[in-house]
Amino acid sequence: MTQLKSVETIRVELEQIEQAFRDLREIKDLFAKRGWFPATSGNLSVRVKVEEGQPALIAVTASGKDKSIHTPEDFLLVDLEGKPAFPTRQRPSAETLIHTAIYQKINDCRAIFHVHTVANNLISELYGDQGEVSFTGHEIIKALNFWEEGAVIQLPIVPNYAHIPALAEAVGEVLDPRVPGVLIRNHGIYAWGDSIFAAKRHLEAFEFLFEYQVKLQLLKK
Ligand SMILES: CSC[C@@H](O)[C@@H](O)C(=O)COP(=O)(O)O
Ligand SMILES: [Zn+2]
Repeated sequence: MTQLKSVETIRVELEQIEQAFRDLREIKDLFAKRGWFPATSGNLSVRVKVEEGQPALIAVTASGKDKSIHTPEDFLLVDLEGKPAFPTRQRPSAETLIHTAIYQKINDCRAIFHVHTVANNLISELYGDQGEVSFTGHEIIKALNFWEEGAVIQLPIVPNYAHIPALAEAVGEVLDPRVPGVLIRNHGIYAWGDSIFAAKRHLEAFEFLFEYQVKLQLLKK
């Protein structure tokens, strides 16, 4: 028999959902101002805090929206399978399955951010045949939790399969719990963390490394 939720449980859940939507809105605004959502690209998600024993809830951006403007229908809730958690006419991001693949495999994942930038696309193309790109000798890799002298971070790159379930599976297969990101070739990056703060820091560190690497290669020519 379905257990009815108490009014208090529902009130707490609603507060957490509102918080997740506020957090997403703030990040969306910030990244949009940086030009990180060109042509409606990109998507964001946050795992809503729910009471123990309650089903997982993911707050995710709606599909196909101009992420530089705000509307009352920018975010919705999905379950861990990527299906809307409540009846709605909103459509979750077309790439929701990539988010849920990451939440399912990375236990403490709390937020996932996906952006298309020229730098991340160039790096994914330059190193795509190798299936990964490595960075070492950069102070900023500490922001990715690599602290040891001479540490090397290897960021996986997967082909940009048009079939999203296949793409989500490919992303799921290369996930490394120590590396909070995956590049999709000529598409963009998914970066995540165990908090919104960490996911943002990771994404910014990756984008810094991509820009550095692209510019270095140009300067060497
Ligand atoms: C408009 S190009 C980008 C899309 O194809 C997709 O890759 C993307 O990042 C945004 O899709 P969305 O469904 O809005 O989340
Ligand atoms: Zn995309």
